[in-house]
Amino acid sequence: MFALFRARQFTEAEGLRHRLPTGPGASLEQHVETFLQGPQAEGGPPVLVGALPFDVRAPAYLYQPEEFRRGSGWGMLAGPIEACARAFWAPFQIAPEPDPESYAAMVRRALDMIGCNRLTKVVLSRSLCIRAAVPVDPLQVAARLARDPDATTFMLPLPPETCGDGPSTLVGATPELLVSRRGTQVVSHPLAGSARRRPDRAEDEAAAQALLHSDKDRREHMFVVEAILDSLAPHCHQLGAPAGTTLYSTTTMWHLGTRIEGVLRDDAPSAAGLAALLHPTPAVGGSPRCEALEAIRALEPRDRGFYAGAVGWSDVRGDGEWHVALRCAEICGARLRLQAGAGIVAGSDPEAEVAETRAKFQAMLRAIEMEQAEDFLETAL
Ligand SMILES: C=C(O[C@@H]1C=C(C(=O)O)C=C[C@H]1O)C(=O)O
Repeated sequence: MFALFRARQFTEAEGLRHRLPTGPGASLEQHVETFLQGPQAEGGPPVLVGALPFDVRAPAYLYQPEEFRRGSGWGMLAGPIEACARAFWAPFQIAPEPDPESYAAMVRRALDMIGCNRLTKVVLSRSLCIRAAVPVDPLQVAARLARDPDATTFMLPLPPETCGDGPSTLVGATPELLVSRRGTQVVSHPLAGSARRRPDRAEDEAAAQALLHSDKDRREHMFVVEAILDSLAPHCHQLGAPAGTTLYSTTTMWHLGTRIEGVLRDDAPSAAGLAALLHPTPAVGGSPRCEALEAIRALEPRDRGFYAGAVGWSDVRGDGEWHVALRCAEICGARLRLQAGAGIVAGSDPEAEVAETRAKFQAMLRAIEMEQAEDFLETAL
């Protein structure tokens, strides 16, 4: 099952008719177009759903489903949402990977690279590996994540080769829109610069205002906005950010966000082409792109897989929508891997980046009822 859900609007797909063969020799946009206009796609919905991995050299996982529908309401989450009152699973093992001290050391190494002018921004991530007492149902997790109206909940199967122990699913609730295309209208809503939400209202407001006026966070944010404007400009008649940079909140985080809107030229790429063009933005990679990706490969202990990639759909008309795969977990039976990252620029504080990544785990931890482990999180994660 594939599902995107936000504020009582859903996009869902069932079944797998054909997996898109991707490979060298053509761009993702060409692969998508050739497939959707070719004989193989006939008889099924004219759309591909799936995910792009963080590492653009790794294969995308896109497929034509048996059924595709969009509509209002809870969609396939309706049943699980009603059932949410019942008891959940008890977790029994949780381990950070790398541990917080090693993550802080990674951040210090990134700051050294920034100090030598090898790069200006890099996003470093870490994981939490959880082993639950019983297999975790991704649909139940999605239903709990969907309570946040300011994030897009997503759930999709990962390629069969992802997990040796059986099927695995990527589930999350992302606040960040990589790109959407409807006819000639294009929208991207990048976020960068973050602060944890606080239970006390005055403290929460103070955290938001501090973020809005933080020089470090504004610099971190502008790398992303400029990269997206530069990539989209050659394909647009009109392009701008009418509301400028504003605060954006989810249930657990504040962010700086800029909604970018444009009108595409007639020969502009399709939604899949635009996603491939923009990804990875400096919100998840860094700046300059090549140097940042090299630093991520050198510093992070393991491949990101589909975390910080893109999740979405593209249709035969070129319309579609792609979200940055954040605040998510890869679920395989009773095992979960949560991943979260933070942007490092000159002036970043390693301990603050540990705390920011810890805060970004909260949405998923709440969805699997692990927020009661908060004391443990403060000391060990
Ligand atoms: C990398 C993540 O988030 C990204 C990084 C942000 C930041 O550095 O402030 C903010 C939002 C996202 O673009 C994540 O949630 O894992």
